[in-house]
Formats: sequence, C-alpha cells, structure tokens
Amino acid sequence: MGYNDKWELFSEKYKNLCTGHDVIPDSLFKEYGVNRGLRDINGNGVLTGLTNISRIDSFRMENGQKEPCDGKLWYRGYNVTDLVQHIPKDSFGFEKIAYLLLFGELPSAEEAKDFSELLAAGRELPTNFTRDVIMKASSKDIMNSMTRSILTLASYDDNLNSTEISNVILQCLNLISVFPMLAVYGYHAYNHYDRNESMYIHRPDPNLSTAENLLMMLRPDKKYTFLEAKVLDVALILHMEHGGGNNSTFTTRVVTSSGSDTYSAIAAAMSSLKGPKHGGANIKVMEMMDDIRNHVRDYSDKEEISQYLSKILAGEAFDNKGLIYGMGHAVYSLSDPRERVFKGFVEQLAKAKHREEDMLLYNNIETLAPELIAEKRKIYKGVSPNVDFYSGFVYDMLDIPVELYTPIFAIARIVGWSAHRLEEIVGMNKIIRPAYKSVMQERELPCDTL
Ligand SMILES: CC(=O)SCCNC(=O)CCNC(=O)[C@H](O)C(C)(C)COP(=O)(O)OP(=O)(O)OC[C@H]1O[C@@H](n2cnc3c(N)ncnc32)[C@H](O)[C@@H]1OP(=O)(O)O
Ligand SMILES: O=C([O-])CC(=O)C(=O)O
Repeated sequence: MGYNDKWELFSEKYKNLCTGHDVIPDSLFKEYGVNRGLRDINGNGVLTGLTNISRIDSFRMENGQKEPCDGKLWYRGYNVTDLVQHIPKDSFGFEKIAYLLLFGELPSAEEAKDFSELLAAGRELPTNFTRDVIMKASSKDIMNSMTRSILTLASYDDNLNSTEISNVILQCLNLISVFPMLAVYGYHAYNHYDRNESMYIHRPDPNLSTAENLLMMLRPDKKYTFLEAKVLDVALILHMEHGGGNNSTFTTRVVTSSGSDTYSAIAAAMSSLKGPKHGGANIKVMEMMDDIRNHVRDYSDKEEISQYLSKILAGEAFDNKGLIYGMGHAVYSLSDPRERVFKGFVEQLAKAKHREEDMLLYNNIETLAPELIAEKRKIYKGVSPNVDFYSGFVYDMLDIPVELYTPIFAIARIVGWSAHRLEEIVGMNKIIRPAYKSVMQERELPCDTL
C-alpha cells in the first residue's frame, strides 16, 4: 500500500471519530441560548460593535412592528445608490469613494486629485517582486496567490508592527494601490505556467483610474472601452464596504483587536472573503449558470428552469450543496440595493455585447429562485438576489477570467477592511473575545494509557 493510500485510509477512518465528537445537538444550542453563526432565530446578527462607516437597512418599523423593506446601503451617511448616480458620466468614482470611506468626508476636487496621485504613486512593487514572489508556485486560486503576496510584502516594511494611525494609513493605502497588480499579475503567472499561454506584464499607468488600470493590465493589447471601465468602476464601488459584521470585515476587526499588523489582518480577511458563501459566491454563480445552461434548453421556459432550480435546491444537481448561488443574504430581506443599481448597467452592457439571451435566463432565475427558496427553506425575512448574482455575468462580458472574480471583490473591499481596521484601532482598544459554553464532560484518566 502506497503512502497516499495510507493517508486516505487514515483520514476516512478518523472522519467518523471527529464527527462523533464534534456534533453538538440542536437542543443544547436552544438550552443555553446560543445563537448559531452569531444569529438569532430570525437571522438577525448578535450585536457585537458600533460603527460610523456604513449602515445597512433591510427592515423598517411600522406600527411598532419590524417589517421587511427594500434594502438600502449607506457609506458615511450617503446613500450608495445616490453616490453612484452622482458620479459624473464621464469620470470614475472608486478613488473618491475610497477617500470618503477611509476619512469620513467627501474629498474636495484638490483632495481627490492628490489622493488619486498618491494611489498612482503607490502602484509599485518592490524590485523583482513579480518574478520572485508572484510567479513562484503560481496557482489557479488567485485569492491564495494574493494572500501570499500580501504576507511577503510585510517583509519589506521596516515599520511592520507599528499600529500608529499614520503608519496604518500608509500601509493600507499601499495595499489598496498594489492590489490590482497582485491580482492581475497572479493571474498572468497562472495563465502562463499552468495553462501554457503567453505571459505579458503591463505596468500600471499613473494617469488611469483603478478600474481602467485593471482592464489595461489584464488585456494583451491594453485596450478597453469607456463603458467597460465605467461598469467595472461601479462594480468596485458597490463592493467596497458592507458594515462590520460581514465575515471578512469582522475577521479584519477580530485580528486587528489582538494588536496584529496590517498585512496579517488583511491576509486573514482575504482568507475569509474567498469562501463560497461570501465573496467566493461570484465564481459559484458562474459555475452554476454554466451548469444551468447545460441542462435547460429553452431560456424562456419558466417551467423547465423551475424544475432544474428545484433539483439544485434538493441537492440533486450542480454541486449538491442545495444552494442557489447569488440568492439570499444574511441581512437583506426584500432586495439588495447593490443588485438593483448593478442591474441597470448589466442590461446596458448585455445589449452592447449581444448577450440578450443570457440576460433572459438571468431575469427568469431572478424571479423564480426566490419563490422556490422561500417554499423549500425556513425564510423569516424574505430572500432576494444579492450583489453577486450579476457580478460574474458582468465580468464575463468584460472578458475577465473567472479566476479574477473574487480578487476583484477584494480589490474593492480592501477599502472597507482598511476603514474598519482604522476604526477598531482608534476607538475600541479591547481584544475581541466572545465566549463558548463548554458542553464537554469530564472523564477519569485511565491508568497506563499515556
Ligand atoms: C457578498 C456576499 O457575501 S453576498 C452572499 C453571497 N453568497 C451566496 O450567494 C451563496 C448563497 N446564499 C447563501 O448561502 C445564504 O443566503 C447566505 C450565506 C448568503 C446567507 O445565509 P443565511 O444568513 O443563513 O440566510 P437566511 O437566514 O435567510 O437563510 C434561511 C435558510 O434559507 C437557506 N438559504 C438562504 N439562501 C439560500 C440559497 N441561496 N439557496 C438555498 N438555500 C438558501 C439557508 O441555508 C437557511 O436554511 P437553513 O436554516 O436550513 O440553514
Ligand atoms: O454582509 C454580508 O454578510 C455579505 C455581503 O453582502 C458583503 O460582505 O458585501
């Protein structure tokens, strides 16, 4: 028997021992009033902090009762839908909204110019970093490749462990600047070494916005249209921030509260974001849509689509997990405002790229899936498409490879993580340390067994 077979046999055998000891009956959660996933029976998160950075509305009070309502998202007091609509049609907003989230105020024209120039100047990696770090042990998993790069960048920082606010601002701005390079170059390395394709490394252009640089560095001919960059800019703005409780931001706050450094906090957040129930959902949506296309013949046949979605929900199709990806949210009830804003741009892009057939399929799933999920699951607050239902479709229309979908989320969300790291350091000064009720039984130590 080979070494690998032995490992497999061992893990198979011990799987049962693990599950035997690690399953805790539902009744004990009830008995001790423990909220699984830090959420109550209605899905509301346990209150664990206060924040000034953003707010999510998903319910409103009506005659003393909490009623589900259309979702609203606020960045530093401004409605995100308004922010997106007020960005001049001929320019980009990511940099200005990053300034708003980090420092709490919208920048003046001069501050916005200075800030964009600062980010542009920061788009530089240490000498030979691309060759010595990014290209070594390339991976299809660009989130992992980026995380490795982030942790390696720490070795180049003489002030690594200082949590002095000005130092943390510097570290965060530097990471925000280089994230697009870590992602795109990580993809090029994978594309070359693992897929045998040509490799090209384009340097960022200081005169371009984050969204434009991303597309320019990704494409062999460096070309993109204004509409493509504009839609990507909107996608970035919509993914930048989502309160303190989302899994990756909470991770940032937990790691920050222990006094750890910026690179470690951001690397931990990356590890959280890639999960398929969080930022990794955008990849899952695309894989699921490909699977649906392979099994549904007529995209206008609601009955046929419904039947296949029911199979996915029953765990009998796609990845057998029983989830329709891109649907549902821990906080939103009737709608996710980001999905609504995004949809307008998606429709424009689908027309420009002649993808109306696909748009029809998305539209039908968007209506059918919430009804089916509500029928099959215990949903207390309603279920609706989330921001990532359309993001993969948009990135596909922009010819962005699927491996970069979650990294694009990270390129945006690092701004929110940074704002929360700063808020945690400035205002909290207390290590986050919740309690676990132990249900372990004490045992007599048998003689002569150790
Ligand atoms: C940027 C983002 O992170 S947005 C979220 C991206 N994630 C996805 O799209 C993955 C698919 N969606 C999901 O897995 C979930 O909706 C989550 C993880 C986002 C939220 O989950 P929860 O907070 O548990 O949602 P909620 O309390 O409304 O769920 C109630 C029940 O409906 C189920 N449910 C919720 N969404 C879905 C879905 N899309 N497909 C199938 N079942 C679902 C839940 O699993 C839960 O069932 P359970 O009690 O048997 O476990
Ligand atoms: O808030 C959440 O739990 C998930 C989410 O939508 C986000 O992080 O953008």
